[in-house]
Amino acid sequence: MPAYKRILLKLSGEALMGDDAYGINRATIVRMVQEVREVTQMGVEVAVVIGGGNIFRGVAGGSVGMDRATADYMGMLATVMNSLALADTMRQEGMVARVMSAIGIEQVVEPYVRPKALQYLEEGKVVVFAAGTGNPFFTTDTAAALRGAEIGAEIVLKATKVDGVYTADPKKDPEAKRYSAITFDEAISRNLQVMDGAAFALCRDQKLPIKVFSIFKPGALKRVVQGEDEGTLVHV
Ligand SMILES: Nc1ncnc2c1ncn2[C@@H]1O[C@H](COP(=O)(O)OP(=O)(O)OP(=O)(O)O)[C@@H](O)[C@H]1O
Ligand SMILES: O=c1ccn([C@@H]2O[C@H](COP(=O)(O)O)[C@@H](O)[C@H]2O)c(=O)[nH]1
Repeated sequence: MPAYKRILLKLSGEALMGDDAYGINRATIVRMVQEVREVTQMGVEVAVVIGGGNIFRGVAGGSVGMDRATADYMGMLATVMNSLALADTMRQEGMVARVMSAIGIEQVVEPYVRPKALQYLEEGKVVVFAAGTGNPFFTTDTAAALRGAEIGAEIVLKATKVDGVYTADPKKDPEAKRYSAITFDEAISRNLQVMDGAAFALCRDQKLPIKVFSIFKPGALKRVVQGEDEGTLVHV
């Protein structure tokens, strides 16, 4: 029995590359999609935001010295590529998905129109929100918070490379301890970098909880959706 009717799932872009140096690893994207399919089969309405780190960090060297806003638009376009790959893999796995972009690119994907997104979700289609917020100086974490609030999701699920929120970055500090739950105020005041401050602040103000969990742990998404103890809950 799912604990939520509608979720906003933020998928790590960087995790998409699997063991490759950059890009999209086929086995990894298929496995991610199959996990999403499991929760849609439980009757949960799923909207997805995917990051762009697997592509954008690969070309970031070329963006050195570039105008920041231009580099950020490149990053947003990377998320469009990931969104297209994700939706197409969903199609191959027997799901129905629609990509909606925050920046105008109509020949490729339809634009983000909130009522249309709500309609797709009610029809049981997966909606993939591409191009982040459509604005430079933001991240896809903020896009996940924004779209999550707009569509009335009950929770934002951040599926990432670590299995929760730690006292410090666990990739840099082996002594870091994982929280099972933490308030938004504490996460912001401790400047915990697992998600950016703008995303935390938006979710706090909208009373939209976030669950951070590992994208690599098989079955973790399903357990989170069933309300089981998995990852870290960030709450008001
Ligand atoms: N206090 C912390 N607790 C947990 N992870 C942290 C913390 N501080 C920093 N991190 C780092 O944050 C990373 C997750 O955020 P990041 O935005 O880099 O990834 P992502 O959102 O999964 O990727 P992408 O931007 O490609 O979508 C983790 O891999 C971890 O190394
Ligand atoms: O609203 C947004 C979202 C993203 N960007 C740019 O894209 C890259 C990739 O997104 P990640 O969240 O880091 O995966 C990001 O670094 C920004 O450069 C953006 O400008 N606005």
